Amino acid sequence: MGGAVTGVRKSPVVIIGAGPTGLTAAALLADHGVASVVLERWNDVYPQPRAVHLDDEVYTVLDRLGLAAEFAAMSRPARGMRLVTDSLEVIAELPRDSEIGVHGFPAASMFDQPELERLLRAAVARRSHLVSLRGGVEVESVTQGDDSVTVHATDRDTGEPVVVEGGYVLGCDGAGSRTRSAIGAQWRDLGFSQRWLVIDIETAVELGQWEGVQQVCDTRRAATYMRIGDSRYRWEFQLLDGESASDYRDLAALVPLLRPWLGDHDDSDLRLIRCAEYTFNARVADRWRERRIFLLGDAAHLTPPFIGQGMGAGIRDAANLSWKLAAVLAGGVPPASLDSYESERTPHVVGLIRLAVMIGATMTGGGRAGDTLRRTFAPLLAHVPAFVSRLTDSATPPLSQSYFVRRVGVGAALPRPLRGSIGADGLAGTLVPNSELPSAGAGVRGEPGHFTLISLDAPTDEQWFEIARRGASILQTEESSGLGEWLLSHRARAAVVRPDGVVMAAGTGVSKVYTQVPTVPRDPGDARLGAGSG
Ligand SMILES: O=C(O)CCc1cccc(O)c1
Repeated sequence: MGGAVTGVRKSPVVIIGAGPTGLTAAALLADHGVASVVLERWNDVYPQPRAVHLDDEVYTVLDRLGLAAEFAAMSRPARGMRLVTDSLEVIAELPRDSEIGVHGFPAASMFDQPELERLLRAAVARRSHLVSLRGGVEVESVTQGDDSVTVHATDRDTGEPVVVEGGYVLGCDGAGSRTRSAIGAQWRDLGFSQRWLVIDIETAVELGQWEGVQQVCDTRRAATYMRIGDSRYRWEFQLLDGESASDYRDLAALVPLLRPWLGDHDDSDLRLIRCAEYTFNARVADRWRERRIFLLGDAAHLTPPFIGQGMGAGIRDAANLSWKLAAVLAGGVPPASLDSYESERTPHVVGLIRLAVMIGATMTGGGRAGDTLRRTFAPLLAHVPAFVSRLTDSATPPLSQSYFVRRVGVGAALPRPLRGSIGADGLAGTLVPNSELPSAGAGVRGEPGHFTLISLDAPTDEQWFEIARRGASILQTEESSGLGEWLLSHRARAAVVRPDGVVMAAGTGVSKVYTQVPTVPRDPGDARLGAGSG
């Protein structure tokens, strides 16, 4: 550690980690008028590719940040997932129905993580009046007082101490999170740990493979193949006992593994971008919050990558928490409402991790007998609707009753409804489709970014005044619009939609739901350090 502390910087929110989760949180908070300081170990975007996939729900978050067009230009829609044999014969196919889903974007998109991070950094830079990104600092400790949290860090070049005091701290600092240690959270193991080799390759060669993810089910060595971009490919191979990445230092050593996809091409057509060993784990932190400190992304959960939902989970965390934090800082809702972050996000994250573990077990489990069983039973999986919809529709499941999900007209203890079931009330906790709004102009979509009352009927003057007083918008739409049809198909005529697109309450008319809109000033303006009590 270097010299004396020269000054303590203060900020309503301190974000530790400038990966996709931390950058998204910073940009979304800024859009709610909340300033943050982001502390990051590296000066620039971490150059190695890691995540490669996101779904249409996560895409809508990028859209809300104004990044949809740029992301479209750097990504590649994928056609779904196939379970295949070691000779790439198809055992089962889980297709993506069409390129464009209910949220207006491809249901599965492949991309290069450093490119996405550059996009997010640019989005943060456009919000530099509210976000200060400080790279090249190593966080040493995170300590919580009554009204604030102090983060002690060190400048990695000069050794100088860097101290930032925040009203809240978001630990987006990855699997080895110091923030997680600081709040004493422990991992809960969800029963999966395997060593894999992850290989990224650039080549102009057209491999002529199906444009989706291939999961090679082979108990001798399971593998994954996917195309990431025009000239970019990712392979993953299970490592055998006694093997490590050092056995696969160069293309010559890798080509025998890649051979089933390469046909006659040799390694002179390929450029190895990286080859690294990863241990794929399935874990969730036993708590995600300690008063003013929150865990997001890999700091809170780890998944094997077999359904491509790791990075998206962190972006979903940021989307869930950022507007709630802004609302608390603005004094609109009590700090206790922030408990809904963990209670809403945990079931979704755990559900997706379990699904990834199941795919991993399908690829690797059962020994040689497993290979035979798989050939027999895996094709049937593609005909089990619950399995297919769970996998091809990694959608946020209906969130159960919480501070920000209210089932009106029924008792508070309603059991979790089946998706899309039982009329208006079944909408609460689901995501609003990100439909185009013809009346608002081409390309304008329903995802609001702030509380919105969507209605088929005009509110009365009194209702209109009250909704506006509470800081929400009103969106009146026609029965024939996408949103109109969505409401009517659930026997609803009005819904209160949260800033993250989740339906807070729905009912047969404005009068049934408008009082559920919380009072959240649109622009917290002077959201002060430590507003609200922990
Ligand atoms: O959901 C899809 O269609 C793709 C799933 C996927 C994405 C990335 C890696 C992976 O192993 C599966």
